Amino acid sequence: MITSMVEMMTQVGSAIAGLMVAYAMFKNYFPDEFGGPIMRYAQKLVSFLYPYVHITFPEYQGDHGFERSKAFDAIQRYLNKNSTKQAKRLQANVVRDSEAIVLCMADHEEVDDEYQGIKLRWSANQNISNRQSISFFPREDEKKYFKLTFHRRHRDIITDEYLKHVLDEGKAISVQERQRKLYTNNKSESMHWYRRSMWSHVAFEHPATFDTLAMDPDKKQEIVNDLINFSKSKDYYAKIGKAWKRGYLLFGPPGTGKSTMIAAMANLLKYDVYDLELTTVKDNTELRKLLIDTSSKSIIVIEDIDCSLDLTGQREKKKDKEEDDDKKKDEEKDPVKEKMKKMEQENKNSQVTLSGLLNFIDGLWSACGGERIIVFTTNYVEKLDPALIRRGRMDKHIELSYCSFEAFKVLAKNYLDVYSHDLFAEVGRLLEETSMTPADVAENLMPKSSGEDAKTCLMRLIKALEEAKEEARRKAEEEEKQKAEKLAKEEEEEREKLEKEKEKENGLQSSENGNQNLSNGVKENGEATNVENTENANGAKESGEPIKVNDTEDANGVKT
Ligand SMILES: Nc1ncnc2c1ncn2[C@@H]1O[C@H](COP(=O)(O)OP(=O)(O)OP(=O)(O)O)[C@@H](O)[C@H]1O
Ligand SMILES: [Mg+2]
Repeated sequence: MITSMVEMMTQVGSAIAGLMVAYAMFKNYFPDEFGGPIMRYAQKLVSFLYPYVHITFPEYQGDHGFERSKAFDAIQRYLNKNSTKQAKRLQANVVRDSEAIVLCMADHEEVDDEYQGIKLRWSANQNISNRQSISFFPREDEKKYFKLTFHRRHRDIITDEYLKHVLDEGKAISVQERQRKLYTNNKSESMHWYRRSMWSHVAFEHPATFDTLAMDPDKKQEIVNDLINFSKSKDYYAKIGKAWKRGYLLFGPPGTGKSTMIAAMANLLKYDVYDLELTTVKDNTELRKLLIDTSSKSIIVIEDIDCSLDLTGQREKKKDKEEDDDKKKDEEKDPVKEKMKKMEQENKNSQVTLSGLLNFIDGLWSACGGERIIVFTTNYVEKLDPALIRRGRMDKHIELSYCSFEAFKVLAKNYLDVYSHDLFAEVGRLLEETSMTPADVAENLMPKSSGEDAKTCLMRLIKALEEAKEEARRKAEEEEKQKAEKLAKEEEEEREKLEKEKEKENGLQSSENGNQNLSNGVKENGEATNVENTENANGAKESGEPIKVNDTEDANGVKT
């Protein structure tokens, strides 16, 4: 049916060409007054005989034809996916930003498409100019374009709906196939006027996926569902009046898979990753600029948020030396402060504040259209400012913890291709008794030479787990001992203190007695003295004779 249609169209086409020649001759011989009405009738005749509409989509557009048309790209992807199976002659193209070779129909090839029962035809064409010119731009002479042909009665539905459908699908395919990028922010000093972007990028090729991520399967599924739901919720976010963004906080000890999960997220959603190093950002203004410079469909990552920023929002570092010394002792014990201090020393001129970061997350951030995910990671969630991680900023908090038995099974599958083994039970028991990060489990499971089989690797893991358990026991014992020693020391100190206090009290009492004796004016030789003479303070009477006191405080008269 389509073939006969095409034949008919070809015939009609040549008839029209004949008509045009006739019209050109006619124009030469007849005055212009006759030309207008005759032309109108001729057009009516043409449209009566030839009811098809053409739309062309040139590869280059713009005033000078230098700008590559996005529509052309999208149509190319769309046709590649939907219609190239019909084409017999194909052309392999490496399209910019694509991970794979894209097959397109060759020039002058035609393919059919169908939309809501309407038949359409696409053809790839090329205009080759006859001009003998040398051009720097090859496209000046070769003008490629796609041509869409359809019946004029479908005009509305094609122009209103079908074209949008093609462009949307084409764009979605190019997002799926594009080469994704990992961006890192440039140090502000190394930025130059000629380098417009604040980010440098490399191809993002991290192999992690949620399949290879070792964690509790239910929790994993929940995260995957959450991400997919987010990526499909454009209309929903618009409806509820919320910016299309979502924040994730990943926390847990080192080596539990936080960075791996970010890579898995990017691979799942086919997003770019922007790895934001806060400590190289000069100030809040620069932070905002960096954000504006990110593209849609991206994950913005700030790793180790607790170390990147003074979370109290005060970055004043001119503290008293004494105060510093006082704190030193505490900081040595506190790994966050220790790490933060190191970072601060390295980046003395970073002025990003907590409020700057909060604005980054919800202020301007909301104004940027397009889907974006922001991920913070930290080893110490409890140290973070609650304002930073409240829902709405960090919508989902995900804890990555020590390796569970379920997580171990994923690692065994990844590293050894083993789904079950006699030694699994032993590993499961040991994992319950001791804490080991997935990174350590993975390291033990990885065959160290080509000859190592699953059993050897599992045995190595069991040995490592037993050692870890023993180490933990020793450590606990040591801690217990230290605690007991500390307690004993404290008790001893307390006792000594009490004793000292007692002694002091006694001493005080005896000196008080001395004073009283003195004030009672007792002489060793037993003679009563006149207390007015205080210099005879040591005078104490042993004879037991009553003493004569002039003073009114004689009530305490003590005999020794
Ligand atoms: N849950 C996991 N699943 C699979 N592999 C893991 C997992 N956790 C850790 N690994 C392995 O351990 C290595 C280190 O993990 P990763 O870098 O993701 O840890 P992290 O939590 O980001 O640590 P840090 O807090 O130090 O940044 C990874 O290369 C990965 O191979
Ligand atoms: Mg990490």
